[in-house]
Amino acid sequence: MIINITAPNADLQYFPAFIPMARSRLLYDELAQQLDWSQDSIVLYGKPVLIPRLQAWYGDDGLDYTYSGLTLAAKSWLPVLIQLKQMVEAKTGEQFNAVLANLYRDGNDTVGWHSDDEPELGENPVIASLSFGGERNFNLKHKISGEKLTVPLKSGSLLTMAGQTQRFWQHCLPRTKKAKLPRINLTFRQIKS
Ligand SMILES: O=C(O)CCC(=O)C(=O)O
Ligand SMILES: [Fe+2]
Repeated sequence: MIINITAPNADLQYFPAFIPMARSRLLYDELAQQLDWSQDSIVLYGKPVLIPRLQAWYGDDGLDYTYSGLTLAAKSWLPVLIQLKQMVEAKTGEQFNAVLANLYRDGNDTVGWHSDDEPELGENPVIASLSFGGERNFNLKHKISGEKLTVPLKSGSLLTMAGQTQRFWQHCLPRTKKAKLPRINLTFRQIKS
């Protein structure tokens, strides 16, 4: 099933059962064990502050990722990530050369409001987001009108954000008391050189 989420200045497609449930469970465990997770710090007002989640950045050789003064060098692709990248590429018809992995240990781990609009992603980036483990709400907010959307991201789901979505919308994963289970999210990206 594919759900077209209709919203102004956005191009969002949601595949709630992109990966079957049993396979998603196995993939959660593989990703949790095999990825080189770390809790990075960003610099806020001159002081290092731990980000409220674990991260790992994988991609083609030499691809860096920079945000809030933090630069991560891409680690080399793992077989499980290549397999998922190929599935996502087959579904979307897009090519990706990097993936940002986030591990939210519980409902206290979050990502704040942002757009994936770093210059190295180019003009209208296609971002493909895979989720595993505990379900979490994904919120979107229009930068001009303030319109809000919530998509509960299921384990095994694929959400694509394309077109002008990053230019006109921000997104976040809010803190919640409901989420007890950890969640892993992979966002596949194409970094332009
Ligand atoms: O965990 C998510 O669903 C979103 C992660 C995200 O927005 C990002 O890594 O840029
Ligand atoms: Fe994002």
